[in-house]
Amino acid sequence: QIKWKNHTITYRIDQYTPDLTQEEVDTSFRLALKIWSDAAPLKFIKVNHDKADIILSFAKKTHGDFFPFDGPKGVLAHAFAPGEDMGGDVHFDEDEIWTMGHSKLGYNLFTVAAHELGHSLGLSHSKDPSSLMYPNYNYYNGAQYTLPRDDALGIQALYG
Ligand SMILES: CC(C)C[C@H](C(=O)NO)C(=O)N[C@@H](CC(N)=O)C(=O)NCc1cccc(N)c1
Ligand SMILES: [Ca+2]
Ligand SMILES: [Zn+2]
Ligand SMILES: [Zn+2]
Repeated sequence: QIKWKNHTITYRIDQYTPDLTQEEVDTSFRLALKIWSDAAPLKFIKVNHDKADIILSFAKKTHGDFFPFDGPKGVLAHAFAPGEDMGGDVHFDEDEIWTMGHSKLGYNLFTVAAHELGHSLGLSHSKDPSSLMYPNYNYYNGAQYTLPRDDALGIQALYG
C-alpha cells in the first residue's frame, strides 16, 4: 500500500488563488486536513519555506506535470499518491471559480481539497456515492462536515 511512513506530515502552500483571500485558502486547507486527522492518527504541520511532503498550489492548463488542466469545469484538481518529490502534491485548476460557501457558480475549495487530500494520503476513488472519495463533486459545508463511513474505513485501513 502506498502511504506515508511517518504519521506527521508537512504541507506547504506555494500558490494562492485570486478568487479567495489567503486567510480563506489557509482555513479551507486546515479544515480539509482536520477531516482526515480526526479520523486517523495523523498530524499535519504547515511549513512556509522548508521541504514539505504535500505541496498545494493553483495552476492553469500546462503546469509542469503530465496532466495539464482543461479550463473551466471538467477536471477540478488532481493529487499525487504519497511519495518523494511530487508525491502527495495537490494542484487545483485555477480556471475554476473557487468559493468558500455554497455558490451555484463555483466550486467549494474545502470540499475539493478534502477529496484531493484523500488521494495525497493514499486513497483512490470509491464506488460509494455518499463517500468523499466518490469521483464526482458534491458540495459539503466544512463547518459541519463529518467524514462518511466509507472514507473513515479507508483511512483507518491505511493509518489506523
Ligand atoms: C480523473 C481525475 C483527474 C478527475 C479529478 C479527480 O478526481 N481528482 O481527484 C477531478 O477533478 N474530478 C472531478 C470530477 C467532476 N468534475 O465532477 C471532481 O469533482 N473531483 C473533486 C471532488 C470533490 C469533492 C468531492 C468529490 N467526490 C470529488
Ligand atoms: Ca477544469
Ligand atoms: Zn498538476
Ligand atoms: Zn479524485
